[in-house]
Amino acid sequence: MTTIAVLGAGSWGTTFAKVLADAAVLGGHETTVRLWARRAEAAAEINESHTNTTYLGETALPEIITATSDLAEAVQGAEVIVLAVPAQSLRSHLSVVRENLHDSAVLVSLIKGLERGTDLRMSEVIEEELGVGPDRTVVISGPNLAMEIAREEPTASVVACADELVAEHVAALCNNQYFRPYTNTDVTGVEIAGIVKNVIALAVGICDGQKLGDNSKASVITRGLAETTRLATVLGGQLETFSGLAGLGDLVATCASPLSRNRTAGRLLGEGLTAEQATERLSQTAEGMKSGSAVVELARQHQIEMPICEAVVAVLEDKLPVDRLASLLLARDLKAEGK
Ligand SMILES: NC(=O)C1=CN([C@@H]2O[C@H](COP(=O)(O)OP(=O)(O)OC[C@H]3O[C@@H](n4cnc5c(N)ncnc54)[C@H](O)[C@@H]3O)[C@@H](O)[C@H]2O)C=CC1
Ligand SMILES: O=C(CO)COP(=O)(O)O
Repeated sequence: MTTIAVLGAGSWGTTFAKVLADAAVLGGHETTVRLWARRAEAAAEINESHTNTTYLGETALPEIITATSDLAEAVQGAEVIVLAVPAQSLRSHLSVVRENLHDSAVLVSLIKGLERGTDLRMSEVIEEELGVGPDRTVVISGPNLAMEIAREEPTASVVACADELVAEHVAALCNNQYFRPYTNTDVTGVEIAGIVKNVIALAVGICDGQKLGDNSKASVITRGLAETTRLATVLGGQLETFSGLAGLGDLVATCASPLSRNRTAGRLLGEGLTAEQATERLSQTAEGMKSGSAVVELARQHQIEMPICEAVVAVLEDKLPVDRLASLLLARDLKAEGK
């Protein structure tokens, strides 16, 4: 019997709990999936009606998912702990996890954000707070819009861990008829890809809000991938990761989809809303809005040029009028494409 705890019953946490439960049924594994919801009413709805209507409408959740609003209870005895809370709140949740952590538990981050103040990736926050090694820290990232996966539309993803056997174990736990995981050992590259694509999706959304067309958006996506790759490789990430599912795959899905909260937030900014107004309008997590400034700070520390991310952050901080973003990017000095 494997006990898996999923912390965060928002759109991705709930959907991923369903992915795990469906994988258990398909694979004939004896698995318990516990889902931690911040609100007691959400936990009650999941237990009684097997739905989480706030995030997933009428999607029917498998009955082997049980929910609780008691974080310590959710974590107790769990061999696998999946983290699906907003990036800026992860550290505060980990103090409760630490007190109830199973000796050999594996920690799996679904989170695509960078911690403000420390500029740490989520795997680094987990290792620092829980004192676990990279062989127990896993990151899952890819073109994974929760709503599509909740409808069981096929997708693929990347399960990354420094220890390939641990990645294979977690991949087996989430492999089902609509979710196909590939393993990877490039945790840094996979994580940076997921973090920065949210900032690039904000830029693409701004193009939408400014009524710019597909050439502009394709240029932002492509140059966005170039700046993401520059940052990741300096931090130790592998180049190949960026032509894979966590790199190009996620960038395309997020930047193309009206389901993306980051792209939607960008569109609202492009239409003239402030960052605060756009966040209020969304009601769900758009990680790029908070992580953007940490990404830019990290890039500066490593002397990496990230002009698109810089411009997005300047808009978020009200330092650049949104209608000047495109002209600012176009006025930069000419350079060779590969540089
Ligand atoms: N929704 C999606 O399609 C995907 C999301 N992700 C990532 O998963 C992570 C979680 O995202 P979602 O589930 O989509 O977010 P969401 O906004 O739908 O849900 C967040 C959940 O965290 C809970 N929470 C706990 N502490 C919180 C706090 N201090 N402030 C706000 N909420 C708090 C909320 O109650 C809620 O249940 C993010 O890092 C996101 O980038 C990754 C892939 C796909
Ligand atoms: O990460 C995602 C898809 O892979 C979800 O993107 P949003 O957070 O912008 O909705």
